[in-house]
Amino acid sequence: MSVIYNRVALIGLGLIASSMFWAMKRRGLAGEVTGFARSAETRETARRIGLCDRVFDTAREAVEGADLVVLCVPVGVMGDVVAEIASALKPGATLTDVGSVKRDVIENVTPHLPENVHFIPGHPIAGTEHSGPESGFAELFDNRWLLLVPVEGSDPDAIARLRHLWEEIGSNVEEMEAEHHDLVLAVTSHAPHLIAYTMVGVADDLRRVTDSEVIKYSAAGFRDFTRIAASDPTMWRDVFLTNKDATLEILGRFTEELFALQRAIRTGDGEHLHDYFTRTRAIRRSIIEAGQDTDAPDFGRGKRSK
Ligand SMILES: NC(=O)C1=CN([C@@H]2O[C@H](COP(=O)(O)OP(=O)(O)OC[C@H]3O[C@@H](n4cnc5c(N)ncnc54)[C@H](O)[C@@H]3O)[C@@H](O)[C@H]2O)C=CC1
Ligand SMILES: O=C(O)C(=O)Cc1ccc(O)cc1
Repeated sequence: MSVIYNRVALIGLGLIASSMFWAMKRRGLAGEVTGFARSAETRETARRIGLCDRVFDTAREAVEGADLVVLCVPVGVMGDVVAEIASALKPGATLTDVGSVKRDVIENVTPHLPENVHFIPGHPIAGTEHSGPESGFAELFDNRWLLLVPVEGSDPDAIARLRHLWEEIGSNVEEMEAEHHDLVLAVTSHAPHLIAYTMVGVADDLRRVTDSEVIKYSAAGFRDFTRIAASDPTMWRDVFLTNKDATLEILGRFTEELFALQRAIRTGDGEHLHDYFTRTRAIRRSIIEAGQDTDAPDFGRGKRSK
């Protein structure tokens, strides 16, 4: 138990804020945690379940005197929230965020920043399809990546302290440049979410034709898509609108490959299909063999043919 920040303020009390709260409480990492949520209903729920030591009705009150302020709202409103709280921030405080997109957040937050506040953007690569104040749990960030995206001139001591907090929360921390972050996440998270949304939409259209068979006989692959496609609509709308360039770049490449596979199916080019699937299978295996997939079930490891 060691306090890293005397007072932490969480703005936006959903999945990520509530998980951070329970993770910090678990190890006594914050002296006091204050919170603000936009809707009265969320504030009421937070008070009822003991989420935050004190919940305020305005964001400005919540951040007053805070050594660390964490923005846990959808990426599209980060700039507006900072405009509102900027003059209430404590001199020398650290301001961070947990948004899934970094370049747009930096562009929208920076113009409102007071001189004496350290802004250090962040992104936990951990989440679920659930949202809201009751969806969080202390273990969410255990052994997950936390990417810090320091802006030019960030104070090294402030970065080290925030890194220490996330490590004590349970994450593995790495630093990354904003542009690179947005491209990597477009490949690993944003485009896959859009594909899942699309696939479930297609199946839903089909369901009207086949009278619920799609859902009734859905195999594991499709069930995984439905889990991802149940993610929060506001959050994901904002992700796509703010990481537009990188997402469109990846979707362009995806479409090209999809057309090539479509053509191979139409022309009966089994060699193309077999070569493609052999390549993708090797990627999955190399990830597991490098020990990088902590979620992977042990699919007969050791029994696998070479
Ligand atoms: N859900 C996930 O799996 C992950 C989400 N993130 C990022 O974390 C951030 C928060 O996401 P979640 O906690 O999942 O969302 P959530 O939907 O569970 O919570 C967001 C909260 O922000 C509030 N909010 C919305 N607009 C607001 C405004 N203008 N002012 C004040 N509060 C406002 C909402 O009412 C809600 O309480 C997002 O930026 C998201 O991109 C990052 C990693 C994973
Ligand atoms: O639930 C899932 O499959 C996720 O992909 C979670 C997630 C969602 C958004 C992020 O920015 C980071 C992680």
